[in-house]
Amino acid sequence: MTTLFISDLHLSDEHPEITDCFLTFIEQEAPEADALYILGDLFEAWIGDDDEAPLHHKVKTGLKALTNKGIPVYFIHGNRDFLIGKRFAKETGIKLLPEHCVVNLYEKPVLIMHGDTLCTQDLAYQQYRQKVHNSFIQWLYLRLPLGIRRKIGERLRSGSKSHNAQKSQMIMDVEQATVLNVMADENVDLLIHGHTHRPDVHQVTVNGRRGQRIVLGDWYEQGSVLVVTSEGAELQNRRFSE
Ligand SMILES: O=C(CCCCNC(=O)Nc1ccc(S(=O)(=O)N2CCN(c3cc(Cl)cc(C(F)(F)F)c3)CC2)cc1)NO
Ligand SMILES: [Mn+2]
Repeated sequence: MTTLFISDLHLSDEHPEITDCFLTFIEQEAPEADALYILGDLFEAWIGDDDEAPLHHKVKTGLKALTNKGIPVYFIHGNRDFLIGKRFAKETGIKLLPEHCVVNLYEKPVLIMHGDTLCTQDLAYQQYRQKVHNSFIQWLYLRLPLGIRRKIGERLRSGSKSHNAQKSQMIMDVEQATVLNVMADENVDLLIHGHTHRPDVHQVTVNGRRGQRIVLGDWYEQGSVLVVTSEGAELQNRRFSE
């Protein structure tokens, strides 16, 4: 009885070692789980479900094979792959969740999210996020020819540092007050998120009750999986194959 959580793989053609580790994980480990939650930034970039790159085909095939085995796979958008949509969900059998979602994990309510909405001190990012999450802007962008969308994507990505440069110090950490507010609002003792690339289990006190905030790790140097059972949760690493 285990539920698995991953995020921040940032899959791209530049890092086949991460893609290989992920495909091994969904072929060999995830089929034994009760469910798999992917909490955003599965891909380094996503300019629309109609972008049929070989990497996307590989990942979609792997996810479809997993959901075809009856393993539920849930996805919350990250700041990079926020345009993953219904077509991707249909092709893979995954279920798209809203940006903040309370799930029942072994009789315990757990708040899950990508984590970028917790970085409330990063005003520039929050302003950008508001714009690109506007449904009209998304409708307009997705109607552009793929080549134009690709160019805009490349320009935006070169602005927000290269893969390696965007180490954890490049991404602001969460604001504690925001964490406590959102956990109190949702009345949960457990929050699981990614995005900051600072994997850890933090003890927090919410409404006078002891709680935890668990941060998932990125997959830049090794796989990072949170394994949750009815007994508890453990952050584990998965080595890349040589
Ligand atoms: O965490 C932090 C900061 C962390 C870093 C935040 N930066 C970050 O996420 N960058 C980023 C994310 C995705 C991509 S992309 O290539 O996948 N792609 C670009 C074009 N996208 C677009 C969509 C729409 Cl609707 C509308 C437009 C518009 F209007 F510009 F044309 C563009 C779709 C997505 C490129 C860069 N602070 O706390
Ligand atoms: Mn992120």
